[in-house]
Amino acid sequence: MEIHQANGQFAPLAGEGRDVVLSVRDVTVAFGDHVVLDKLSLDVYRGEILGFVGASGTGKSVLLRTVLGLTPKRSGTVSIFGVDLDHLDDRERMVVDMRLGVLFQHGALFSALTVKENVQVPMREYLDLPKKLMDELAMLKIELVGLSADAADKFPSELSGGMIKRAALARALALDPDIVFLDEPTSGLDPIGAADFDELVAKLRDTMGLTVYMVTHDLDSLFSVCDRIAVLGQKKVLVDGTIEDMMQVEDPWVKSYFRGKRARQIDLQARQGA
Ligand SMILES: Nc1ncnc2c1ncn2[C@@H]1O[C@H](COP(=O)(O)OP(=O)(O)OP(=O)(O)O)[C@@H](O)[C@H]1O
Repeated sequence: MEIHQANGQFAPLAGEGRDVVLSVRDVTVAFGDHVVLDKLSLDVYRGEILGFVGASGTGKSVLLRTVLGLTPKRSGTVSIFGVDLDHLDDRERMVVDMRLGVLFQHGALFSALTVKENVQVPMREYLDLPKKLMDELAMLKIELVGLSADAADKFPSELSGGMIKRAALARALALDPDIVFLDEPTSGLDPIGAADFDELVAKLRDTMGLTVYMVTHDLDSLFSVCDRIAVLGQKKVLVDGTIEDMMQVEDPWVKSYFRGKRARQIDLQARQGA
């Protein structure tokens, strides 16, 4: 696979000839007569961090849920690792699901379970492993996301917001997925916590070759770790490309988002830091 240097780290090139891990083709999703996505298409490439943005209520969560098979589509196809998800039986679907990790918007840890037990939920669901091995694997994931070993026996109510996000990420990584879906992972974190989380995501991509699909409103994340950005608008992917590409787009929402005052400040900081 070809690689180039992005954000000071090695990342695969976006574009033609790359390995597509997720392919959405002409997907339409509607609730009654409210069409949310209309013949939307999108490719996600192996090893990239894709930032998925769009105004509130445009359907980012609906698309994520559709890709995961949680919301039904009216038409179109969703293929993961080249396999059309509509053509899988339950066992085949389970094999695909095991290769996907998901961090939902509000962390969604089970409050009655400790961090370690939360991380073990997917292991219990999909694997049949002895307790000792599950404990060892959970501790590895907890360490991987930068939590200390003593966080393992804490309950979610005893954790800070940043620790909850990390614990939820550890759970998303429990089965060593190829692709992780992160729904607004830095929302609710202070800027330093958010930057640390972004750094962690980039590190995991670099060390594990993870593909990351990140729904986000966080301009810092888009500027600092995303290799490519896709913008949802008018019920489709309006535009996709690098952050530099986004700066050239004349669509009013894209323009105000990527060339507004806040974006200009972040861009300036990024250039000064480069
Ligand atoms: N189960 C549902 N039944 C009916 N309408 C729904 C359902 N789920 C989502 N919608 C509608 O679909 C549209 C898109 O919602 P969605 O949550 O995907 O937006 P979003 O882009 O993720 O927004 P935000 O950035 O605010 O999280 C909204 O109009 C929402 O009301």
